[in-house]
Amino acid sequence: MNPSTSSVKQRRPESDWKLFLRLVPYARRNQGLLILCFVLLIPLSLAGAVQPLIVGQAVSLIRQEEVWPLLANFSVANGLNILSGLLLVTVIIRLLFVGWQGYLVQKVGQQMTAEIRNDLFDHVTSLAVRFFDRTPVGKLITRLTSDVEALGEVFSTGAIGILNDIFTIAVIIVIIFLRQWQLASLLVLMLLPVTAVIIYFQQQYRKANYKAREELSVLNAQLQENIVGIGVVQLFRRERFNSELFRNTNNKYIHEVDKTIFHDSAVSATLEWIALFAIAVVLWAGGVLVMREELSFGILAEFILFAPRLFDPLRRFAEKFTMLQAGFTAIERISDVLNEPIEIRDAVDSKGQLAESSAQSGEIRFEQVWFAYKGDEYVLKNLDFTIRPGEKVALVGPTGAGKSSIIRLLCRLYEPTKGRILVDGIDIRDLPQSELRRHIGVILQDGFLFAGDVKSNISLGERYSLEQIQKAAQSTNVASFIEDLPQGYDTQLRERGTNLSSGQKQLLAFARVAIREPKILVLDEATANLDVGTEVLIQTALDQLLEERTAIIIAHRLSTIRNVDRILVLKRGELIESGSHEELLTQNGLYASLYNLQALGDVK
Ligand SMILES: Nc1ncnc2c1ncn2[C@@H]1O[C@H](COP(=O)(O)OP(=O)(O)OP(=O)(O)O)[C@@H](O)[C@H]1O
Repeated sequence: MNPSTSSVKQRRPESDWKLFLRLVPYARRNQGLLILCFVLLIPLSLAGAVQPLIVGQAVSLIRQEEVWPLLANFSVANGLNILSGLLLVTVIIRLLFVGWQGYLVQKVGQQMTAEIRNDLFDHVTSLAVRFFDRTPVGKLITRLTSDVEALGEVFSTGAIGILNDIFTIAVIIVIIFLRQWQLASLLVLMLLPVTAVIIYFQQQYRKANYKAREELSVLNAQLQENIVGIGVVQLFRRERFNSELFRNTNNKYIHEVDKTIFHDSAVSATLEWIALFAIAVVLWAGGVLVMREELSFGILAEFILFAPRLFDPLRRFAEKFTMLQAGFTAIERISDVLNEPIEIRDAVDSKGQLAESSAQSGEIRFEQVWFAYKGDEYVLKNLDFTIRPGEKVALVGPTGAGKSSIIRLLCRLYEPTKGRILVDGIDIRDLPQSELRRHIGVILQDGFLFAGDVKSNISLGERYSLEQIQKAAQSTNVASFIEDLPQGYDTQLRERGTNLSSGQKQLLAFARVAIREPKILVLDEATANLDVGTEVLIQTALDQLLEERTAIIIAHRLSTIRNVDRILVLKRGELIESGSHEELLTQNGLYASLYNLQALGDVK
């Protein structure tokens, strides 16, 4: 079985009622409009329900049967005129109110959907990186788009319509019982098995729909993976293989969708004939009563009109019910995301405050830090070191030794499993995340760029003037590169910056960090993508930038870190050597052998 579906099955403890309550806050925010929608239901349903009564009165009038006292004093012709007028009034009321109410319902629905979408976005962007490690992007996108859309549909076309139908059914039931209880009982008795059938099919529909949505997520995840990795897909000629995989998932999806269609159609089919059947039953039973002179023709006519009016809302109700079920599936899936705890939160009393920039020192201390991405597979073991203010420290070690993990912990993208990390003597868990990240500037090997222009990719939503941006670019020696772009600082960059080379992206990342003037700088293979000429240029700028700042540098090319104050050597998550370049060379340990190997390679 697909692991995603099995995990979903375990996670279905939330009852429909609880799911429904999730929507209450959104409904509350749109209270006014919602109440108006409900109020409009009253004239709508009443106008619909009295129409058969009016027609019944007309029949009674013609057949000289008992009529409303109101009509008793009029001639047949005048009585018919009054009844036609009344019928016209009900028709006009319905016409006017159906349009108005329909508009309002759509409006409220869209507003609530938009609010849910916003909340989901905020929540998703606050989740810890750990969540994204285990959640494919395509799945999240499905939830943020088509699930929210399905929910929107419930609001805009379904939910209030269902209330309308229930209300209409209730009004009709009351009226028919007041008119003739035997025929009324007969109709209501017929409602019961039909309702049972609907409930059965809708439950089946719900299950099928949940699975279909899961398959859609898998489909989207696959699609997203293939689009993002299109380069690798084509280079390794995986098109056919991946198409096959995609086709399989697509088939599974269609198979599940087929099931939903079957259950949906089953409900419609059941209800299709039931209204006609109800008329037949009323005619038969009513005919018997009329012959026994226990029922007037007028009332029989009313019941013949009431029968479809009772079952039609039920049919509409059932049709919407499938949509409502789809909506419940959507809320369930949206709640899954909204219930995902925000693992890394600011402490409630984030009293910790780093000193203002002039006074802060930029000291970093790891105290017996252990860390595992999952379970107890520790990738960092008992790290215990202090980086003094202004010190430049390099992290060195074989691939997978845990260098980047140290950075992720320092920036609090993950939290240590054991031990603690202090910046300027304050546990980073006690610092507001925004403050921590303002003090640490990170330059990664693969800088991510957002769709927008160069300026906004440097300022990243903060209010820096163009002068400040230009100054930051100059200070990191990247100004000339930016000015060479077609529109300079206004050049539009595409999502993920695919119109820039990796090296160019990295150059922008330097300006992005420099403008923030962080006290601590982290460079993770930051110059790896640059050509030698550019690297020298950047290195000079970097030396300036690093002055008076604490720095952690990760570099595989050991020649680039020879001048740092201290080198920490890691092996399988453990700190095994520490000292200056010369000291480590004389120790003749892992560093020395790595360095000598590289030197050998360079000589070649
Ligand atoms: N998101 C993750 N989930 C699970 N394990 C991870 C994750 N990221 C890294 N690891 C594991 O943690 C270990 C350390 O990874 P890390 O990226 O810190 O190494 P590194 O020293 O920076 O390597 P490199 O020099 O290749 O960049 C590796 O064994 C890796 O498999």
